Amino acid sequence: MEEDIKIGSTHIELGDGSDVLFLPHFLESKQAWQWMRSLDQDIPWCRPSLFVFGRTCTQPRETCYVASKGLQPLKYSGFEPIVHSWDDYLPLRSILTAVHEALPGTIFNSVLLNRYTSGSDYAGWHADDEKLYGTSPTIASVSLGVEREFLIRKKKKKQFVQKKDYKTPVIKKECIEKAWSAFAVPVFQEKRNSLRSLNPGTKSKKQKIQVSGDNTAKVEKDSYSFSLKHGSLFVMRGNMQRDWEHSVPKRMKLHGLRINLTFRYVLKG
Ligand SMILES: O=C(O)CCC(=O)C(=O)O
Ligand SMILES: [Fe+2]
Repeated sequence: MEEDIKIGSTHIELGDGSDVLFLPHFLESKQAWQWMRSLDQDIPWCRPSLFVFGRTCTQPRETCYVASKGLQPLKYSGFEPIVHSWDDYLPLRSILTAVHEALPGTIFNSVLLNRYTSGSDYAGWHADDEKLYGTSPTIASVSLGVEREFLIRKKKKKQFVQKKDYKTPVIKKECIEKAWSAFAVPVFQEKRNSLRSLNPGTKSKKQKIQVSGDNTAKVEKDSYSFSLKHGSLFVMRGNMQRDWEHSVPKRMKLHGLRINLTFRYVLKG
């Protein structure tokens, strides 16, 4: 693994067994642009019809699914994507190898690709909590192209029962400066109402974090915003899919293509 992929990295413990890891310089930029061009041209992108809350709608981004053979089938919102082969899209193998090297101990056997043609394409609030991923999946997300905002927020209480041993999230010292100055913008409780109905253009304000004597920063935030830049790697781990949800909001004024790859481990069929 190249040592400089760790520069500016951020690790945030969110409490109750959830954490995120962000490596903004995961892929070398020029190489990442080449892979993006190749995927843009070669992948058989489609914009499927979904069945959500009793209505049929078109998925607000293009997609494609690549997975190893013999896995449980992926189905979401009434849609079962065709399973394509790793062998047909060479950059996927190279990126998968880089992800495995950066995250020792992980094994991914599928990747869901998303293509956002402009800021009007988006991903609504959801958790990747389908049964085929097991109870506490690690999901590794590689971003190519135009930088987009990625939001995470804790699910509403009725959606999960918080355990009694919940601890206030603690951020490690070495992550604090980078996290709060550049990437992770905590959104305070009083901002939640506006975040719940995020409209294009809504921004969260940067906030100061109090650093205590033991060099840890204590936060009690339940929403964060990250800027996923070209060549970055964002990892969700532990109970994230059970307790948190995430989204890529619309940004109507934004132009330019973004391709995102989420690597996942699917249980065998
Ligand atoms: O595009 C992204 O960054 C996230 C995509 C996502 O959440 C998903 O594919 O489940
Ligand atoms: Fe997701």
